[in-house]
Amino acid sequence: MELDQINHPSDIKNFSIKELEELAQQIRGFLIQKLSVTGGHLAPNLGVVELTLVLHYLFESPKDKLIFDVGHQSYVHKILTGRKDEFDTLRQYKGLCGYIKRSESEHDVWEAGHSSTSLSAAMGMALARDLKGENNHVIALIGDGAMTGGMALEALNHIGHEKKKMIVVLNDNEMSIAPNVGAIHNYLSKIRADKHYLKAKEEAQQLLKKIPKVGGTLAKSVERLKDSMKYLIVSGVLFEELGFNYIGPIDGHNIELLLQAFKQADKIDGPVLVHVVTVKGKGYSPAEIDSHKWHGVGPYKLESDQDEKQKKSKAVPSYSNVFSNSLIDLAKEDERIIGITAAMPSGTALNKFAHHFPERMIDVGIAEQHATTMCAGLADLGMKPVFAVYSTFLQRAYDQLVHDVCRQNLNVVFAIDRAGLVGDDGETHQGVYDLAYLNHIPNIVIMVPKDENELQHMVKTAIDYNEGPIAFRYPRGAGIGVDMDRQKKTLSIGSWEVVREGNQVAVLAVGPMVKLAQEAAEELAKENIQLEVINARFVKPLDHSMLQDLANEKKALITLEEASIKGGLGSAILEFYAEEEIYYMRIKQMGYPDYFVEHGSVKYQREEIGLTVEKIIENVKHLCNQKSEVNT
Ligand SMILES: Cc1ncc(C[n+]2csc(CCOP(=O)(O)OP(=O)(O)O)c2C)c(N)n1
Ligand SMILES: CC(=O)[C@@H](O)[C@H](O)COP(=O)(O)O
Ligand SMILES: [Mg+2]
Repeated sequence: MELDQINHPSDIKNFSIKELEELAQQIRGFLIQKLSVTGGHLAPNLGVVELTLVLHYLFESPKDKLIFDVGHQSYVHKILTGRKDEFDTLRQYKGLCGYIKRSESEHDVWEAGHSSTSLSAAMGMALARDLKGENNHVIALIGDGAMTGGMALEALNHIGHEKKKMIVVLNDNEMSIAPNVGAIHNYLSKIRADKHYLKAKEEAQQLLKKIPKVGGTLAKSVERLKDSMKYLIVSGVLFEELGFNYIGPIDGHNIELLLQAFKQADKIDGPVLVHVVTVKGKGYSPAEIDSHKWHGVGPYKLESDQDEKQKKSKAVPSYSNVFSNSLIDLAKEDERIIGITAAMPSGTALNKFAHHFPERMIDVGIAEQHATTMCAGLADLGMKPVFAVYSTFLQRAYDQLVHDVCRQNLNVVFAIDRAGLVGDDGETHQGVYDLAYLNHIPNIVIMVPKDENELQHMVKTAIDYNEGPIAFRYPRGAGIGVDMDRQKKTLSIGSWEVVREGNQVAVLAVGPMVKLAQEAAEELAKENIQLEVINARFVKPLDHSMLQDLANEKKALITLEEASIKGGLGSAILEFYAEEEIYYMRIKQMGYPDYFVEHGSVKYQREEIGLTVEKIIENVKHLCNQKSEVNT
């Protein structure tokens, strides 16, 4: 049967192993071709083709709950559950989501995007099943990278305690986005290195046969046997000790072995961990060779027609690269500086820092909570830890921010990347809550650069600041193309910048919104409306004197931020005037709304929520007209 005849998992239930293998190849070709146009998480999905096929072949989704950790590797699942014809819209506005999405299918039973939640969800579903007296399977598919996340370890601990029937599929491809790190990774490597495993097994069997009845060699033999037995049971002993039945390691591309393993797992009444070894990017050699680069990609030329060298355009540097290059410059003069990442070395560009200072860059795995408190420890003893982390992933470390860093007022620097709308990754990755979740915590300074040049000054400002925690947030992707000052400078904490003088109405903007406000001001000037534009580059502390001046001038204000309206810059300004008992100020807030904005281009997302030049102009005119009404 051809792929285009597959529209539901039931369509493959009577397949032979050979037919499943053929279908796997068709799915691989489909993914490679489709994603060459749309982009997406190619390598992760090529690695789980056979695994996903077998899970849908053996189990009855959606009655049996198939839970994908992160969900970036759920494209095969989507192909098998009736959505293959939507792949031309993958990760596009109003198109197919790149992660599990309940609204798309009854087979999508658990949404994610953030790592390491699958085991906790599985525990909940298994408990609910048993309490309701139902008998469905609960199967969680978690990668070796996601297994380094604290939540996963908390769940393992509890699952082993409850001993409810469930299957944890550990998809071990030795990769997080970058090569995986950590003691569990090292442990898995030992198991994966099957040469030891098989050799030890054979050795133990030989020894058992040859144990001499008496004599001196007995002690030696027993000694060697003990060592071998250690190897023999090394596979899975960690999980066995935690209360799981361990099956593996299984070749994750061998359908026959996978079927055997899961049939065996199905018979066990309790938690089972099936350790599956896969190749990230399997079946597409560029992705197999460099699965780090091919973890998440934009559109690409297929291998067959990649004859001409990809021309490197002289692009505007990304904010991430400006951050990392600035940190490298400063670290040359300041040995206190340590770069920390939670499994995102390339996304944050700290891999460049690591190239210069290999011993001063620490990748903790997918462990943002641990990273934050580890930074507190580093700062406590006089180091200058710089935690580069996506806004959305720093949400994981809220208590550590409050309890360990800010309350103790420790000199930790937070380089908050992907702040604002992120585009194709959608609502689970929008970096829009950092201003809100930081603003109310005492002791922290929050900065937002208007462009890549001001970012380099904020990196220096943060390193030079030793009064406690300090954060700066910057967007995904390229800067706006301004010239870079040759010298980095230290900004005065709490100082805003008037970018354009005006009257009647002032817009207080942060980050890339400053440029948007300037564009609106230029349009309004054509109608002789002079919009004042202020770069409110410190969200905490606010520039109180400038806010007082604006009140004295009785200007109407617009606050403009690519961050949640609730709790962001605008909220802080409203609170300021309330605290000062200045009640007459007219303030219009513009920002991210009180709902989740789904995947699509940043352009479409900004249009959806009204972060546009047109909307700014509309609001300015409204305030001008309103003002004239108020004065009459
Ligand atoms: C809390 C959190 N931190 C970081 C990420 C970014 N991230 C997405 S996928 C991934 C690696 C996952 O590795 P693994 O679970 O092994 O899956 P694979 O891609 O190897 O299939 C990371 C770090 C995330 N999604 N969530
Ligand atoms: C699945 C996941 O969370 C990451 O792969 C994320 O998509 C990376 O985002 P960037 O592409 O912005 O680095
Ligand atoms: Mg992995």
